[in-house]
Amino acid sequence: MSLPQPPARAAEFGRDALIVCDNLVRIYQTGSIEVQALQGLDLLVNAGEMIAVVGASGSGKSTLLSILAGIDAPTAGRARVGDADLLAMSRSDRVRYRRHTVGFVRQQTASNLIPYLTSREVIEMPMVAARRPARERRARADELLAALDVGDCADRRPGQMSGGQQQRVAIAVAMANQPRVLFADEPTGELDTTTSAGVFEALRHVNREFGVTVVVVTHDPGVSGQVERTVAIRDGRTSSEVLRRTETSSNGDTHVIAEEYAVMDRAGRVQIPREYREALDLTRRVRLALEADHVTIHPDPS
Ligand SMILES: Nc1ncnc2c1ncn2[C@@H]1O[C@H](COP(=O)(O)OP(=O)(O)OP(=O)(O)O)[C@@H](O)[C@H]1O
Repeated sequence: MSLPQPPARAAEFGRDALIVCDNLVRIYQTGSIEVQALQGLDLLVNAGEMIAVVGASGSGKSTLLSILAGIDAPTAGRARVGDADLLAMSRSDRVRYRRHTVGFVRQQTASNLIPYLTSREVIEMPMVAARRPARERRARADELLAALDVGDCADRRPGQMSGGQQQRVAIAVAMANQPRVLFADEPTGELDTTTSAGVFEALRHVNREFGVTVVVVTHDPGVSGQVERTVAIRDGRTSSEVLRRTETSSNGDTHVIAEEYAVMDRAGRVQIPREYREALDLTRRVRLALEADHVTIHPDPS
């Protein structure tokens, strides 16, 4: 059998992606204890995508988001968002990046807003920092309040709004300076199911309406099940991805098809799920065979 020929020179990893994490490492040092929160994580996100990031507690989700949002700095590897190289940014580049390129929504509704400012005032704040003229600030705040369905909250302070309304205003604040990417870390974590669905719909709306790329960390399977791509992180690495697409059958019914993929790192390593390993008693040594369009893995007969 003749094998397909590899391309003459491999293109740069993620050349066309908006977000690129290549072998990303983040080590926290507390006294003599070292924690490897990210252990060589690879991730690509295209412009305009909306993805969910899931994983057990401590798997590295918040660390990843903090790095991509320019809040934390990686220890090694490569992280790029648009033209911004997150390992090589100066302090002033970082301020500009956080002000213009990305927006961030946190889990705690209270920490996204300021108790003594009205929604309109807090949405205008990032635009004041970016020195936008008053008329433009007002028009953008009105546009966002309407798009997020909180027009009636323009003159209210956080204490006068529900949790769901506060998170919608928080999304408006994050969108104020027209960022390319919106990061949300468990944005529905403090909300009940119905309110969560509304906030998640608001994220989908800004993704569609304003074309902003959205990366949302969530524990909620109801939330992760509604995006086209869910990336799972395990032990500081991307372990699997679920891709979803909608198909219409001949009688006009639509249904969502979800397919799970294992993620292969750049050295070619793939993690085989435990249930597969146990089902076929795959242990230390397996036999690989290259077929015309796939690879098979067999248990070691000996
Ligand atoms: N500032 C820090 N100093 C020391 N260790 C940290 C720090 N931040 C995170 N860690 C550790 O890094 C690992 C990854 O943490 P991270 O918060 O990214 O996980 P997570 O997946 O977001 O968890 P959760 O779902 O519980 O929020 C954990 O072992 C955590 O204890």
